[in-house]
Amino acid sequence: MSATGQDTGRRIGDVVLKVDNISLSFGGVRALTNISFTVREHEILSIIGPNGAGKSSMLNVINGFYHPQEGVITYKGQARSRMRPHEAARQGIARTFQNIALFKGMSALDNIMTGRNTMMKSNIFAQALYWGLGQKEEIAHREHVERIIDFLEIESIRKTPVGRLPYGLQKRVELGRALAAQPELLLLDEPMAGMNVEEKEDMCRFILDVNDEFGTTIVLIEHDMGVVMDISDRVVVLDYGRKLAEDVPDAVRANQEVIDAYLGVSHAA
Ligand SMILES: Nc1ncnc2c1ncn2[C@@H]1O[C@H](COP(=O)(O)OP(=O)(O)OP(=O)(O)O)[C@@H](O)[C@H]1O
Repeated sequence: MSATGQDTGRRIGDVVLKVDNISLSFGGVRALTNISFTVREHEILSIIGPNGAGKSSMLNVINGFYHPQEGVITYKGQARSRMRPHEAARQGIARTFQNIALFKGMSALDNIMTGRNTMMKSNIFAQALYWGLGQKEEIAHREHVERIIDFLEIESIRKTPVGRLPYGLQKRVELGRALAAQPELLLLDEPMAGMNVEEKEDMCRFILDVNDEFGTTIVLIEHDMGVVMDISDRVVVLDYGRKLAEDVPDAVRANQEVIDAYLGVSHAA
């Protein structure tokens, strides 16, 4: 059984996220200029581009960390130009970060448990008043977290403080924390950065399994072109805050503008 208790299979569906004419500036720095693209349900879409192209800024706009000066994000039919990260989380959007953002002194299990926070109905006062209710909820959350730990094959390190884990496993725990929120849209910011080949292969497998088994739509930023071309349904290319291309991997690989700006050498062969 999957961590969400269901097996949705892998069918690309309707447009679930529409990025429409987004422009974002920081003072005089234009991070994004008129960016538009769509993401379909169950799709794996990669955002690539040189350093400073605007990739992380794009994820931060999607999940409400940054508020663009122009443009609209439409998620599951709801249009918005401003949304706070906790609202995005409640709507089913979760993300991981370029630099691991875990509580280093806490165990892997407790870190993953923090991913359930937005789903906890009873607050601390309700828990004090209705002890039984809070306890029941806590048990259900723990069961879910245990299923994620199983799924990510990290049983042996569940009690280990995250700061003591090797980098690749910390990244896996961070994925676990994002999955704990049962996201429908998962944003991954360089999930394989700094990993060795074996760790990358493991992470690729987990990303594909999450997408396949839970039907989670995934938008990821990645610099490893082998990985991007292998696992993506489509690729968006950014350069200096502008969109250069949005296409299937083979077409992106053969796109001369993309080759000139980013890939450097043709991967079309
Ligand atoms: N909070 C911020 N304040 C000021 N400028 C910012 C901020 N965040 C991003 N920028 C600027 O916006 C531009 C795009 O940055 P962004 O981090 O989105 O690029 P990126 O493609 O993710 O780069 P990298 O691959 O190096 O992570 C850069 O010029 C960056 O310096």
